[in-house]
Amino acid sequence: MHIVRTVQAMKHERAQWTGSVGLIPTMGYLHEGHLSLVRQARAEQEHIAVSIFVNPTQFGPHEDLSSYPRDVEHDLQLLETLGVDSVFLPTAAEMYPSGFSTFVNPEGTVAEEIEGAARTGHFRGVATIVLKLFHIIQPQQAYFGQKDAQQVAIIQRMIADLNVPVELRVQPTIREQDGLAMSSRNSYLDPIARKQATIVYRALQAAQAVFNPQSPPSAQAAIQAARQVIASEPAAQLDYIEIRNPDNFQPLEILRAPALLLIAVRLGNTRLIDNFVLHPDGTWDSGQIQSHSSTQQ
Ligand SMILES: Nc1ncnc2c1ncn2[C@@H]1O[C@H](COP(=O)(O)OP(=O)(O)OP(=O)(O)O)[C@@H](O)[C@H]1O
Ligand SMILES: CC(C)(CO)[C@@H](O)C(=O)[O-]
Ligand code: BAL
Repeated sequence: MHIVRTVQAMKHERAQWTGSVGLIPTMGYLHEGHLSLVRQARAEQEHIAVSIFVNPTQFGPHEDLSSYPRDVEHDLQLLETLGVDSVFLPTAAEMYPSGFSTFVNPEGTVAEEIEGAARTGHFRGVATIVLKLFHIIQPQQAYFGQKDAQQVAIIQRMIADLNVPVELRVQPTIREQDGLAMSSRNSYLDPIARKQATIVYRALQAAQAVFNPQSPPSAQAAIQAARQVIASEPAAQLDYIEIRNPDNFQPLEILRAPALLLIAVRLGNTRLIDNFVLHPDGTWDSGQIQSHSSTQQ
């Protein structure tokens, strides 16, 4: 496995690859959610690159850029066992050299509402770094997690709008045994908050339980069911619970397919996001409970 730290060296490495190329962009502190993307990519591509870069431009001034968990040595050990060809590990100065001043600025409902409203400028940073990674590594396919559903919609939109020759392979949300979606930020939770965090999954389940394909309920009825669950945990503060069209993020009045149930909850200083998908064929994607022991650090 090659560890590549500069754009020039990564482009050189890429130029040697003649077969299919898959990219898995990450911010490191890897867990089974990330590793599921890597395994899928390994099964599908001749060459795979994982990027590890805590991208400063997607963090707001009062967010957790400086405290974001990092353990590159452990990440590299995990990636080595999965047969990754190259790990791209640039510095911030390498990606944003002096004078950098061009950004991809997603607009409209999908960029400006929900996570976009809660985290001003976040998707501008995400779209910019993802387009840079696509240009440097030139994958045919890139692997993203359903856990960050709005991020997926933003990148799909960017690919279509800017004619980017990359296909997204979106993979299910991997969950701990008790349903909590794996996330690097789960490491912020102390043991008490970690138990309380199951409220997020249980709230989504409560909203899902309201669904009836024969008689689709109002979105408000499902949202109300989720709100009641969140209200039962005094430590949890609901940021939002929303039901949206998965492609354009327009709000839905009726809970009918296709739909996305999106939630964000604060537990102390930790902000957790999660979602369930109701597919056009009426089936739900609520992710996968991790069956073997977690690599969560
Ligand atoms: N539980 C998960 N299941 C599947 N994919 C995931 C999961 N968690 C993260 N991913 C995906 O891994 C990629 C890298 O995400 P990132 O490094 O931000 O991890 P994260 O755990 O989501 O961190 P954060 O704490 O910032 O939410 C993204 O495409 C993200 O959607
Ligand atoms: C896609 C990404 C690696 C861009 O920094 C990040 O937003 C993430 O880890 O989901
Ligand atoms: N997984 C999304 C990256 C972020 O929260 O900044």
